[in-house]
Amino acid sequence: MQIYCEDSLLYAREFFADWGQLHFFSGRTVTPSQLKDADILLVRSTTRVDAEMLSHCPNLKYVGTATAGTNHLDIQALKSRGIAYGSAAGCNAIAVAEYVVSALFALAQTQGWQLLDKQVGIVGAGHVGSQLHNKLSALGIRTLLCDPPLAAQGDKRTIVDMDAIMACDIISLHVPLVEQGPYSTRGLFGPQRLAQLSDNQVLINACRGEVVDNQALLALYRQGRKFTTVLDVWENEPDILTDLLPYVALASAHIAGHTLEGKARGTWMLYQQVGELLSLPVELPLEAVLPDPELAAMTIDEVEQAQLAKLVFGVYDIRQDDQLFKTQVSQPGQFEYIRKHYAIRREFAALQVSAGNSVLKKAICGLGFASKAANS
Ligand SMILES: NC(=O)C1=CN([C@@H]2O[C@H](COP(=O)(O)OP(=O)(O)OC[C@H]3O[C@@H](n4cnc5c(N)ncnc54)[C@H](O)[C@@H]3O)[C@@H](O)[C@H]2O)C=CC1
Ligand SMILES: O=C(O)C(=O)[C@H](O)COP(=O)(O)O
Repeated sequence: MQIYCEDSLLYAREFFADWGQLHFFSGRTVTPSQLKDADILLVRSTTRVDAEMLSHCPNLKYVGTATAGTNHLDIQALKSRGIAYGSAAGCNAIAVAEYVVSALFALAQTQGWQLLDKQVGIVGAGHVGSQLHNKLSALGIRTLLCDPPLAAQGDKRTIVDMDAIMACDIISLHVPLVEQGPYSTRGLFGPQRLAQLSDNQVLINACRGEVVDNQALLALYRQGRKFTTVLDVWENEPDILTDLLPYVALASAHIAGHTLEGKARGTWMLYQQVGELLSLPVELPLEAVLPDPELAAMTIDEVEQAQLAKLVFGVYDIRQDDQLFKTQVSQPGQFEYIRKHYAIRREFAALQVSAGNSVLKKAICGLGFASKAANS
């Protein structure tokens, strides 16, 4: 079996090498003719799988993306060719939620906030939005969820509309890129909605760049608007609007989902899918490939913002990503380079925390850290 795999799939060899001959390619530069022998095609978000590409691959039985987003796959074309396909829904939801948590603690320090005074509006209450809601709720931070498609499907949670979201102190976007239809998200934050943001509001985009109109954002900043933005994703990646950089409080190279666990889980989910499709033995558990974390255990004795910030930054400090991005990304090729050479980042669960009492323990575990037994 010929398995063609984008070179950014973490642990592809460990999961797939026993099942066939593995061939690696580079996502942005791959040409359809390179994939002509593929039985199985495994990608991440940087490989576009469209009708033209599929027309060169007569043997294809399965296309899988080890990512949550699927907007780089032409689902119609896959269906009409009768090719099975799959994604890794939820694989990196913890990673993105922790990216946002780190952003909030970083902004709280620079802007002198108490996070408990803030209300966070979460747009998109799927895997990422729900993780974020759970983590913030564990700390007592108020959140609102907006997800009209889920509301229409009868989701039992309280779902608000965009007007309520626009009144929140912090707005965090976690929707897929949807091009058309009643729930289209392209330009969800276009010139009008962006202009409604007041100078003390925060907009976070860690979903897809095209959900926020970057030119409109730049125009508002150039007019002197002072609202805060955190951008992990950009329109037209990798050729992004670098003029925006000086105005963005925290900026990064589409790495919100790039924890070791998130990437490994994505590949492992495709391993499960291919195994099931082709009745192959699925024997390797995810834990078998993950290295032990090198993080020391930490202790906390109070639910106090500065102590919590130390824990969060001990695992992931978004300010380091921001600094690297802003100093390097304007040079040619650096957006992709930063992504490809991203440092190893673990999830909060990799850090064992000793908490002073049961209330604290609940908050810490709710945020995602592992709890260290008092006598160990
Ligand atoms: N920056 C990064 O590294 C990452 C980005 N992403 C992006 O984040 C998106 C969300 O990820 P998940 O939560 O895992 O996906 P998901 O599919 O579990 O959740 C998305 C939610 O958005 C809702 N939604 C769709 N249209 C909406 C609209 N117009 N208004 C409000 N809600 C709407 C859906 O009903 C769904 O509940 C992905 O599609 C992907 O594009 C995901 C992971 C990593
Ligand atoms: O899962 C998604 O959707 C993402 O955006 C990924 O975290 C980023 O995927 P790659 O660009 O690294 O394939």
